Amino acid sequence: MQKKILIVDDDTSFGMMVSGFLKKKGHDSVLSGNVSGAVDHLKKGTFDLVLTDYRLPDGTGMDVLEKSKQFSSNTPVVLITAYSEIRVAVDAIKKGAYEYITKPVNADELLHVVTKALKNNRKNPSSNSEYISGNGEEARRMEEHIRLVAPTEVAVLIQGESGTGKEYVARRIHQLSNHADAPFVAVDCGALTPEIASSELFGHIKGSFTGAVDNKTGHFESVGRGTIFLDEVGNLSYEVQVKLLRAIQERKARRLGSNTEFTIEARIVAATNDDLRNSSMNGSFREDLYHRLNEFQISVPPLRARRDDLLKYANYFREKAAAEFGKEIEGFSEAVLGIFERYEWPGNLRELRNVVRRSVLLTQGDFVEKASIPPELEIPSVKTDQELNLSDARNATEKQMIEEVLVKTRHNKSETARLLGMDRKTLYNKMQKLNIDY
Ligand SMILES: Nc1ncnc2c1ncn2[C@@H]1O[C@H](COP(=O)(O)OP(=O)(O)OP(=O)(O)O)[C@@H](O)[C@H]1O
Repeated sequence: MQKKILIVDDDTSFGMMVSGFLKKKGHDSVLSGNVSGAVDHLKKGTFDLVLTDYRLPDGTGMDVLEKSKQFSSNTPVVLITAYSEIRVAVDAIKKGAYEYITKPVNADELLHVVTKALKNNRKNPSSNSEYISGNGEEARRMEEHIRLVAPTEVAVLIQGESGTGKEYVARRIHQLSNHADAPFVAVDCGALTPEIASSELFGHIKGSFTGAVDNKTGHFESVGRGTIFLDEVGNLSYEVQVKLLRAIQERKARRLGSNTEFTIEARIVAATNDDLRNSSMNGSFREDLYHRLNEFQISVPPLRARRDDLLKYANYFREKAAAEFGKEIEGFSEAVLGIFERYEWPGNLRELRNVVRRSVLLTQGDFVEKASIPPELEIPSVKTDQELNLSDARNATEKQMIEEVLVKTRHNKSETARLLGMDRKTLYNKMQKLNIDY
């Protein structure tokens, strides 16, 4: 079936090229060169996919993501960024983007991501995706916890940075539980606007609010006695938190506008990448709900803390990509392995998978060489490279801090300068000196 894709990029020739490429694959696309144009398109009609560049003349791809979620929360959004902005990509995923692609865009990679996004408009791993467990001590402990808690009815809260594999852990718990013969439903709470969250979770009946043109079954009802995975649960609005708490306590809920209750039989697994305990203490997340969801906590370690597992995952992703693209690649060169080991991997397993997949696409010989991986991975890491002298170390730390704050403030320089306790001019000078390209 022909799909409708919105491409947002101020580089018209690139936009036209992508659009032509998608047309050949039978898809129809609309082009916009800026955020406001994209918003006009999003208001007018629903798209099956939004593909947006990060830097746009009147804003960023994050603005496009936010607007797209507002108008049609199910439409997958793919962000195109430079590798130097990988933290932005990680942030975008947290905010509900489907996937990111790094520049220079590779046609095969683009097609792969587009096809996948159009097939399932959530970042759901397909049910046959293999779960790989790590060998390191931390990974083993986590595995043991999963095995212990899976067959019980205890509510599990999975905590970990974006891309560490929280959804994979949730699926694993489901597969090892007494609910395994029923469905696993993942709900990305981060992508739900407060208006629709309640009806997505609990359903509604026709006419219960403007726009409720049909009856809708919510996830809690449709999942039956399966597992419901509430990803980014910290993002639910206060009102929905109240409903969720009641649903968990009473094991009953109602569709919006209905008088009849249905029973909740599902196993509930939730995940968060913020410190939900903190949010519950400062009042942004209900403490009672936090305790209900957190009967048992599983922490998924970031990739930089599981160096023992890195090679195993890198090889797994390499073999998978090679099979997918019909290539035979024996391994990684020593230089590449060294770079992988020193790099911080802010995007965790998702970033490793994407880097490896692209490198496999680009590799001509038997081994993945340095030329096929993004040069940005080579930035010496402050923590691991002891040969750095003091001034380099200071610069690197300063650079990292400025970049982190820039991402937080969405590149608002005045706000960044304020947060860092310096004036705008000093910030600009530092950015220039440290080669921060925003
Ligand atoms: N145990 C695993 N085995 C194989 N691949 C994995 C595993 N864990 C994670 N991955 C890979 O990493 C990607 C990201 O994992 P996942 O979506 O579970 O992360 P997440 O922590 O839920 O991320 P987010 O917080 O951004 O939603 C997966 O799509 C998969 O490719």
